[in-house]
Amino acid sequence: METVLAVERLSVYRGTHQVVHDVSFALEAGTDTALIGPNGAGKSTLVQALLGIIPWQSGDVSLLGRSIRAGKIPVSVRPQIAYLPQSFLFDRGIPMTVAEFVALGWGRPGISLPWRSRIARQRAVVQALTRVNACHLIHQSIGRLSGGETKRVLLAYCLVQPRRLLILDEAPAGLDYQAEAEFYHLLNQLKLNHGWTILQISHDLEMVSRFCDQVICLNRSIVCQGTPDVTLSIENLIAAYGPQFARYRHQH
Ligand SMILES: Nc1ncnc2c1ncn2[C@@H]1O[C@H](COP(=O)(O)OP(=O)(O)OP(=O)(O)O)[C@@H](O)[C@H]1O
Repeated sequence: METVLAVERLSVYRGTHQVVHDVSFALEAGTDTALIGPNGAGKSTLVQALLGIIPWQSGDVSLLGRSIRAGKIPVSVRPQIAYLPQSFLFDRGIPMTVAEFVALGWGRPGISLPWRSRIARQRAVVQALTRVNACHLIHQSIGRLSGGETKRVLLAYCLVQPRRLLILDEAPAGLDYQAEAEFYHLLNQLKLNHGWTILQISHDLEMVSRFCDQVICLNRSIVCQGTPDVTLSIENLIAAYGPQFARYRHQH
């Protein structure tokens, strides 16, 4: 099986504070891995380092077979990765429609005739919006979307062209119940039918146990990693979240 992402002994600082310590793991092609752990555990910091958004201080990362330097994702690798951030802040006065925004995620390598590109791009935008049930928003200004609608449009931006790796930071937050269920089914389809590799930060342990193949439990360092049935044992969760987890679990 092909390794899409390999991380070796990675450490990341926020200012002078070491937030991620000595983390190693690998993602195989066509698998869905959850990154779980308590608030402030370093999950967002870890994925942002892997995406080149913030630098790391030590360790080795290889992405799609290419060795990556801290803060630098090669141009050839970048379009093959999509990232759905936890929050997306932008100027709501920006005059851009949903169709124009989603089209920003579309790019074909090589040279093609401009009108052919335009038709292919329009088709890809409509398909991506249809997949996330947001086609009715196609002509709407992005500044007028609700939180849940913004999430769907961002997901369409990620889906508008084939990717190898999809990284999601608490993606379903803000989606209604139905949209969340559809969202997980869509991820499953991308994995099973199109071979996408998924790394998702999640606090929804039930969804993780239903849909993910692997779980990495982080609390600055890796507390445990493996299949959901092993990783999500009560002993491991108490080790990651603290003894209050057992009380919480008991009450719900
Ligand atoms: N931009 C920043 N500057 C300085 N420190 C930061 C910054 N972002 C996060 N931190 C700190 O880094 C640590 C890890 O934060 P991070 O957001 O990576 O955790 P997380 O596991 O994703 O948390 P959550 O589940 O709450 O989203 C926290 O102590 C946080 O205060």
